[in-house]
Amino acid sequence: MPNSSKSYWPSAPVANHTRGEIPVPRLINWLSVGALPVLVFFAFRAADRGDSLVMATLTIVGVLLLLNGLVYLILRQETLHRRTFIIIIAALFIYVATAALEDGSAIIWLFAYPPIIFYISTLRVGVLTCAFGLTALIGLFSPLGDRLFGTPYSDSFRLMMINVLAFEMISCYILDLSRRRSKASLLTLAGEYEYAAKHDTMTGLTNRREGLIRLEGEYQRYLRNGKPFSVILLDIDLFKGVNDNYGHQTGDKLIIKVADKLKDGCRRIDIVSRWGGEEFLAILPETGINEAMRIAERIRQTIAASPVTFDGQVIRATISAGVAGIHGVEPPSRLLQRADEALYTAKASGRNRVCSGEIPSQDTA
Ligand SMILES: Nc1nc2c(ncn2[C@@H]2O[C@H](COP(=O)(O)OP(=O)(O)OP(=O)(O)O)[C@@H](O)[C@H]2O)c(=O)[nH]1
Repeated sequence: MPNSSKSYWPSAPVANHTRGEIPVPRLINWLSVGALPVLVFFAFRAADRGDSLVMATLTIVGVLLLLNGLVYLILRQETLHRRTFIIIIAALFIYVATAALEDGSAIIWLFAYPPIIFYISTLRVGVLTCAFGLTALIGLFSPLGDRLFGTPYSDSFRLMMINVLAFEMISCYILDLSRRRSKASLLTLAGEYEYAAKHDTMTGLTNRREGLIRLEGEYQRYLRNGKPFSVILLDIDLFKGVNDNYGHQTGDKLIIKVADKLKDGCRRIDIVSRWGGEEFLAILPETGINEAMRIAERIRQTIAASPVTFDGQVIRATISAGVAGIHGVEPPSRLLQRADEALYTAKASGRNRVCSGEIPSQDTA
């Protein structure tokens, strides 16, 4: 099946995190473990005062945080882990504020919420939950809140709390936005460098280095699953003449055209690399020699049958190809050598032809 995609410059792959960044699940677990002694301490104090409701609530929160961490360690469900943590701490903070724990002083723990939520969640969730939290706090400090919860907060404390918390939320938002943007540009840059290191700038095909790595990968897969693969080594005929007669730029354009046709003639799973100047290597996974010969012949015919026109000059390019299929435990270098010998035979016997580096009856595909 020919590859329908014409663009060989896909956007660079982007990873999810940068090195050194604390992964969210780990941070959640650290925070949970860190919260445990605090919860235990205040639960003991509540028990001392004979406040069994506060003691029980703080104990339950501690147990839930512990369970959430354990469930994550077993299931590895990051979203569940994160959402459950957010729900637990949101519920805890609501309780701390409305029950006015520790004579109301425990409400300052609310300042821990914005940096945590912005780090472990998306920016949107951070903004929404902070906006909701601030609104809820204003509601708690309103006359209606007073009637419902009867908290002991003084007016000046309420004013200070709302202003400072809003200031902290906005600061966290700005800092997190900046962190996310610089992280995104770093990841994009890293992706672009990675892409450039693996691809040929002119044709967009994988370069020789990456082709060799992919060949080794295919070889390892073959050793595991026993499904043979083949390679086609392909070279534009008399290319020096194109450079000499039409100029280097036209030669470059011809290389790009041939690369396009080669890519189009291969399947999506095939790996097509620019092997050298006007030489290409196609790795055909799960393909025996006979099928590889058919593919190479089809590509040869397509290129021979479609002359290319550059600046009004018609160039009839042809290619020669050597094909080889993997055998036994021979190393990939030997496979390449056989394909190279077959290419040499194709050149020596007149060019514009495909030669096999082995006996067609050995096809196993
Ligand atoms: N335009 C252009 N030419 C290149 C590039 N890389 C290599 N070449 C030229 O490609 C030519 C290859 O010529 P040869 O190896 O002699 O082979 P050929 O003329 O194709 O002859 P056969 O392979 O025997 O059919 C050389 O003149 C190189 O300078 C490139 O990226 N662009």
